[in-house]
Amino acid sequence: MSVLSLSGRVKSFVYAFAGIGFMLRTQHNAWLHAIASVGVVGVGLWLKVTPADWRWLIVAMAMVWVAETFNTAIEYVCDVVSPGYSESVKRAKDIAAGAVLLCAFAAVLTGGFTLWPYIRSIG
Ligand SMILES: Nc1ncnc2c1ncn2[C@@H]1O[C@H](COP(=O)(O)OP(=O)(O)OP(=O)(O)O)[C@@H](O)[C@H]1O
Repeated sequence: MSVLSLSGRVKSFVYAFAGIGFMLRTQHNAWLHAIASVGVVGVGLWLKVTPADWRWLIVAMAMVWVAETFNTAIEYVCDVVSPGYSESVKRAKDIAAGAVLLCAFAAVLTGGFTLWPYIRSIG
């Protein structure tokens, strides 16, 4: 039976941050998400978005990041399972990429509906 240890938990965080760091360094889509996230945070600060509306923006950004993280993990597992061409790997990778796309569409809509009242009040 494993014992809950502080050093074990710290290691888990270190590995998790290493995974995020690796994704940020290697995945071009993650760079796009980073640019979009910085843009949303900048616009949110500029428009003085309320804490209640920040919740929507944070959820919208987080779901894209989470989808991209799982997509990257699935790609790596697929490449080990089947380094050569495989119809199932193609399906798995395409579907995982589709999940990122769905989240990105939903995030654009969520962000748009959240920020639109602020943008309208300027004009
Ligand atoms: N082993 C394979 N067998 C069949 N098709 C594959 C295989 N590897 C990749 N593909 C096809 O190529 C596409 C791109 O796969 P790749 O692993 O290069 O991901 P990527 O370009 O990094 O994707 P993403 O844009 O999601 O980051 C997949 O969506 C799939 O259609």
